Amino acid sequence: MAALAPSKLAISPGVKLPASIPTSIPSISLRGFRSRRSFLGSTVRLPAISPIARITESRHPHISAAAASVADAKPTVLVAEKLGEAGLALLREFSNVDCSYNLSQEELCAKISLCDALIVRSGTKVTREVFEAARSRLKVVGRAGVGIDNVDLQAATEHGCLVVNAPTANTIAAAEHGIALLTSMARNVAQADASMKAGKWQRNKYVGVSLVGKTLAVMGFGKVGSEVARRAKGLGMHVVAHDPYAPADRARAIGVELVSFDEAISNSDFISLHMPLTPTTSKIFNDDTFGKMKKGVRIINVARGGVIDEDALVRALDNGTVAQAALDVFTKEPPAADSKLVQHPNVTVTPHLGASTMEAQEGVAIEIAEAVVGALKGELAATAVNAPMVPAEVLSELAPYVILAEKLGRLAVQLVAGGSGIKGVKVVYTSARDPDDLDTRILRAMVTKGIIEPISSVFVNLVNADYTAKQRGLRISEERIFHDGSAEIPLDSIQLHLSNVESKFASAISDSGDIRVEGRVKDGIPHLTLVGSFAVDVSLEGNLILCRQVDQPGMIGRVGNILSEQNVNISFMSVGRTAPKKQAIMAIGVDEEPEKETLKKIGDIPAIEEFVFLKL
Ligand SMILES: NC(=O)c1ccc[n+]([C@@H]2O[C@H](COP(=O)([O-])OP(=O)(O)OC[C@H]3O[C@@H](n4cnc5c(N)ncnc54)[C@H](O)[C@@H]3O)[C@@H](O)[C@H]2O)c1
Ligand SMILES: O=C(O)[C@H](O)COP(=O)(O)O
Repeated sequence: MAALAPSKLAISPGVKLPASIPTSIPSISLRGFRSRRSFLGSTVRLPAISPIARITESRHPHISAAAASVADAKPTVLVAEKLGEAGLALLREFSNVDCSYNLSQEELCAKISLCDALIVRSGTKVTREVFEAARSRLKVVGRAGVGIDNVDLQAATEHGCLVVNAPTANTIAAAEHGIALLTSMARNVAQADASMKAGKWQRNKYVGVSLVGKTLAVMGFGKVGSEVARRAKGLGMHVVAHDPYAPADRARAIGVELVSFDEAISNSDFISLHMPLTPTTSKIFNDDTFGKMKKGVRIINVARGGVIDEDALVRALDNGTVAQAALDVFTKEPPAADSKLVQHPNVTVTPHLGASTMEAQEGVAIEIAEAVVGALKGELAATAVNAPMVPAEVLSELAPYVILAEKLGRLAVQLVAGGSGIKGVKVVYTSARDPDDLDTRILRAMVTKGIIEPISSVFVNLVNADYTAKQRGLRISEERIFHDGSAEIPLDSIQLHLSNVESKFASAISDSGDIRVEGRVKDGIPHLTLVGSFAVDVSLEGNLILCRQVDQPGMIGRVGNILSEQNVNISFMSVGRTAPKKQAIMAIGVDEEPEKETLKKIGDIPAIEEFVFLKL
């Protein structure tokens, strides 16, 4: 299975979704949405459902059958990797628990059709084959930890299987392991231990380096990164952090300066990695970026192996750019026994132990057991990874606006650059409806989902959206502007402003200094209608290339030719300009992702002053 984080799904039953996104996860009803007010004018009144959410039986008869069967026969939970006792005890109260560790893929497939739930850590691959072998009986997969790289989410969703994880209980353990690797690497603890056990006494060989007064760059200032920063400051280190999306005030509270990527890597003695593996962070540490580092830098990775180009790291270790590395995670786990990286004398390795403390595993076990039992009872956990985002009942007329809100969030966050962190997010709704008929909770949740999911290992659903935003320090404010139009149409436009940020695409910055994007729904399809101060009109589907150039003839043809050489299909194209022959923005929708070389060719067109590629 690819090491990249799987694409996250915004499953909105009833919404016309791209063919690749299945809608077969059962719809849910949410208690929070029983409101006296109509939802954006919709006359739907939702039934009161308790607890928080209940899986709709009619869409998934096997789920209702399972719920009914709870009364007469206990469900079976297969625990495929070691789980803390407290979690097992919780599971046993409600189900038959089969603890079978180290199953081969064949053995797992053979057992799975007898199980209602499966609990794993990162060592078990829950592939499409597993879901197929389950023959619709498997209702929930619980990942006892954060990363769900080992679960085929798409297949889970297609088979109507809910996936839940336990995203918080191992944070401290991972941070402590980062610090353990930092200190033991600096003092050659592992190497010296191996040497003594081999009968040697090499005091001169294992002289280390001190930490006090040294600069540590924390790359990714989320849950784990901020805890590492806090601890490193206690060791007397000067700590800086790079995270373009981190709230600036959280960094200030810990006394950590947020800096740009280049500044972080070029001035630091130690670099500790705490970002998720996403298409943007994949191999972000490569020959080029190692080349910018201070000679003799030391690197710690307890995040994901894939953020480092491992061959490039071996080269950097061999040529002395990197003095030492301490690694808990690898692109392929377990790595090959003869891996040059693992065998390198200046590398300290541990077998993905970040979450492996007694305390964290007890916490994770309880968190996942509660989520799995809840799911088997028909509840929706806040940690559900592929839960339906929007109840079908409230979608009706809102469907395209829900998609628009998420796409605008995804688009805006991909425009963020630099190191200052996001200070605030403002969503501006322009509508002819009375505010009482404009309940924007789902739209705000979708904006949150769009902003957070591409940059983190967190999955946002309707239950956890506001909480997740708050936890990450993302302040989302809303503003409504009355539009003198037909109240039949729920919204005229949605505008998104991200404040206090730099942008990869300077033209996306509005006069007020915010990243600004606006969208509208046209003929039921979400469109991007404004980028910064430039009016454009491009359907928000597939991928998008934004270019700024001096308005002149022939530009569309030149870019079109470059894309067609690589067989990249253009779905839409629109040019917005300030005035003829002045600055213009070209927005090009493309079905396929162009190769880096193709994008470079576009950037090399002399008239193009800046451009950015965005995945919607
Ligand atoms: N080794 C282990 O056992 C272990 C245990 C727990 C977590 N982890 C891993 O640690 C990592 C961090 O986990 P977390 O719980 O802190 O996640 P998190 O989502 O709380 O934090 C990740 C942070 O990275 C930031 N980020 C995203 N893209 C970035 C980029 N391009 N540059 C800089 N920062 C970027 C996000 O804004 C976010 O603040 C994840 O990869 C997770 O899978 C590993
Ligand atoms: O994603 C996680 O939670 C960590 O990487 C820990 O994985 P593990 O549960 O397999 O130790």
